[in-house]
Amino acid sequence: MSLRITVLGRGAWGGTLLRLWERQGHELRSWSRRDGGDPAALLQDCDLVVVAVSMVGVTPLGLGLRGHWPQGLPLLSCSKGIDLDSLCTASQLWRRHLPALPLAVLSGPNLAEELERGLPAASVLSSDDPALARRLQEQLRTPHLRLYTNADPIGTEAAGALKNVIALAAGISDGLGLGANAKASLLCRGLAEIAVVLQALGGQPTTLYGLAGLGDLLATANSSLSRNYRFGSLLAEGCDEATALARIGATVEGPRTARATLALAVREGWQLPICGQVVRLLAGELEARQAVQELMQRDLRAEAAA
Ligand SMILES: NC(=O)C1=CN([C@@H]2O[C@H](COP(=O)(O)OP(=O)(O)OC[C@H]3O[C@@H](n4cnc5c(N)ncnc54)[C@H](O)[C@@H]3O)[C@@H](O)[C@H]2O)C=CC1
Ligand SMILES: O=C(CO)COP(=O)(O)O
Repeated sequence: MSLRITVLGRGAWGGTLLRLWERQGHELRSWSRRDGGDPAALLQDCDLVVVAVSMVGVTPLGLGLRGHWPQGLPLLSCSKGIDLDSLCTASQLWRRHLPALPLAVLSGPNLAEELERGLPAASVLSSDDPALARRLQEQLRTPHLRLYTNADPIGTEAAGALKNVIALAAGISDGLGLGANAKASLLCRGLAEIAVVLQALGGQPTTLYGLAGLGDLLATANSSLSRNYRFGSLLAEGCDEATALARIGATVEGPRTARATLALAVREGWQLPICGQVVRLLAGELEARQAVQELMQRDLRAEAAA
């Protein structure tokens, strides 16, 4: 069945999804901040709204759409990160602005450029409403994008947000030439930090090892197509945050998510050593090699602890 889909945010990811679904015969409309105009005008006569703005865009968009949302219209959130002002995930922000919204999340190892080239990928559609997740799974799958479902949106978002911080650290590790042992150790210990956040926010352990968790971590931490990974390599070369962001020239969610996660960790008493060192490095408090050295010299502990 052909859907009338409105995509809000036509950057790399929104643009790729738009073209994928247009090729499937769906009817697409889109809005981007650059266009100006009122996104609320695109909510009428449509079956689904897909939001693919960066995390900083979620609150302004939510404020603009409040009061205009047609009852029962579902929203599919594709933004990955933790908002630095509110310390919320995208779906938590959407719930604040539009409490009765039928809501789902799309997350997984989905480097836009690979999908754009027609390469195969899988992703997870997550919603508290299993019927909505199953319906969107059926309607939005394409020959190149295989969709799974889960009922753990907060765990799915926590995993999708935190993998960017660990991918950034992986870019640093590779940029410093630390080798395969260091990279594998970093990814395992990074996964343990993702687990701390995911479980504390109420996510399910199985999500950690699914597409949005381990799956996206492997894709993002091993590909120079990832902006977060490239950003980490630039830090390893000695660039400061502003220079590295300017060189990439697109959304890099890791730095703000690292700061937001650390703020949550301080408030809640979580141990997140890798995330903590990423934030100190971003603040210019230490150099990349020193950050690694300090991680290596932490007090010894059991593997099950973060
Ligand atoms: N590029 C990729 O491979 C993937 C990206 N994502 C996620 O999708 C989100 C968007 O990423 P990209 O499209 O890659 O970034 P991008 O840099 O290509 O585009 C960002 C989009 O957000 C919009 N935006 C930024 N600030 C805004 C504001 N204040 N108000 C309204 N709109 C605003 C921009 O206008 C643009 O449409 C991010 O959260 C990213 O983590 C998720 C899966 C894959
Ligand atoms: O989330 C992504 C792939 O799944 C995109 O990663 P980057 O934002 O690091 O490019």
